[in-house]
Amino acid sequence: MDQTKFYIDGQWVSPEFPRYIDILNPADETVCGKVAAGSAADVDRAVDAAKAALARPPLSLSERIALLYRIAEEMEKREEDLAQVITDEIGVPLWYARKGHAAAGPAHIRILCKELETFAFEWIQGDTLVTRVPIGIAALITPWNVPINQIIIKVAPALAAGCATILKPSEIAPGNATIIAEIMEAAGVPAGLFNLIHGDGPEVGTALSSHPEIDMISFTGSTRAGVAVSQSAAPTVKRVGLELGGKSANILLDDVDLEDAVTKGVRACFMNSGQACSAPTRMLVPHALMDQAAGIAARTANSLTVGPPRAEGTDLGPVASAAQWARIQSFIETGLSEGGRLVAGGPGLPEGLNCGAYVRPTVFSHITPEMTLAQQEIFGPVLVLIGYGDDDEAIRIANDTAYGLAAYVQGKDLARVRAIGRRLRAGRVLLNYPALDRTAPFGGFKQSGNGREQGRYGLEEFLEYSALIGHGTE
Ligand SMILES: NC(=O)c1ccc[n+]([C@@H]2O[C@H](COP(=O)([O-])OP(=O)(O)OC[C@H]3O[C@@H](n4cnc5c(N)ncnc54)[C@H](O)[C@@H]3O)[C@@H](O)[C@H]2O)c1
Repeated sequence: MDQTKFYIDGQWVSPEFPRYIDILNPADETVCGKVAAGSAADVDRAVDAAKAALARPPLSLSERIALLYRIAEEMEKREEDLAQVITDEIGVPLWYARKGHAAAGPAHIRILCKELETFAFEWIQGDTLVTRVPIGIAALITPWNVPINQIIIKVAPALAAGCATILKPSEIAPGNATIIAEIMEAAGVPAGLFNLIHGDGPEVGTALSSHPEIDMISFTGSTRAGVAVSQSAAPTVKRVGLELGGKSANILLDDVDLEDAVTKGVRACFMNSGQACSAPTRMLVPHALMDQAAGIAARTANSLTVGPPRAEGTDLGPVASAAQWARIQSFIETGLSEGGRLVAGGPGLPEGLNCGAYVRPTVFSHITPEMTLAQQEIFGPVLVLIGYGDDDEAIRIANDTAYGLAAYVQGKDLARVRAIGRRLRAGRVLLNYPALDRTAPFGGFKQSGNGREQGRYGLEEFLEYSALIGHGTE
């Protein structure tokens, strides 16, 4: 795959100033490719292409729906390529790269197409016509952890709204974005409506967020970078949609089937090697059940196989980079120094592995709410167990971090589970490990962000209201 070019105005073009970033395979620390790093000059080119595209007659709604279906079909044809590159670049086990990563894109697009069939883009209100029009040029900045999912839940609704897009994917996992650009080309996206520029945050990201002719930034990534994006976007008063970090609580009530709830909670926390923004990383258990829950959690963690992502039976591959590995190790050391009780895993490489960014599935019990491990996003396979007294205290602890992305409640008494769920300050509250719902809004409270993605909620992000007052009812 040639990643030395960008896709701008329907053409594969070289960067204005050649500069390249090595792509590292976290499983064996080898260089598995190189990607061009863009600059403000490339952003200007993409903005010009986007402006020209928006100046042409827009696609009708039915043309946009047909285009999205073609994109979904082209994505399905490239699913295996997408899965392979995800495994190389971020170390996700191949089975999960196929099922959890590559298959997500077409699924989101098909849901969006269904929503579009009934979505109201305009209506009469008294003497006024209220319309919902595309916001204009949308820059999309995405992370490496679930990269295909994050790209598609931005690109698809932006195109559905009628926007022109400029995508800057993560420089750590650029390959899937290059394939997605090939998919857009194969699906016949009109020139300039989808543009791809690779590069890093400080250079390309800042050029996008500060650009006066870009109308919106849709950003997914760390809270640190989300704040930087907001600051550099402020002088141009563009809309900024933020999907940021999380530290989601999983409340286990005292009537729960403990074996089942703890096992599922551990597995959910360690999915994608713990690199999921909405992972249930804080397990809240009644004090009286702490020792028992810790035993089950330790047993579950120890039963998981950490190994090469293409090996048969691997549950957890490496984390995405050496930097991420070092960060996680330092959190594990902090947990030990602050007095957390280590019941599984711990520092260093797992037994039998002597290179690669592999982390031992780690569980701390008897963590208290003010400890670092109870407050900060670790973004690796590290679960903490926190004890609580009654339901009110569980809710207080669950709500007591800077984040508010997701929360989970497990219990037999559905009325109690629901009542607790309503009191949790999180954008997604999952009751009794429900099935995946891609039509539900996805986004956070507090420092987890301010946007909503998926289905009709994602589409609304890319629309502006325009009121034609005095329009009349005809
Ligand atoms: N809420 C969500 O929907 C969601 C989903 C996935 C990941 N995340 C979060 O993403 C983070 C992990 O991803 P990451 O390590 O790639 O995050 P990151 O913030 O380091 O990078 C994300 C993207 O932002 C770019 N970037 C970095 N600094 C920038 C700047 N100053 N200006 C503009 N762009 C900049 C990067 O190049 C990358 O494309 C975690 O915190 C995770 O919780 C959130």
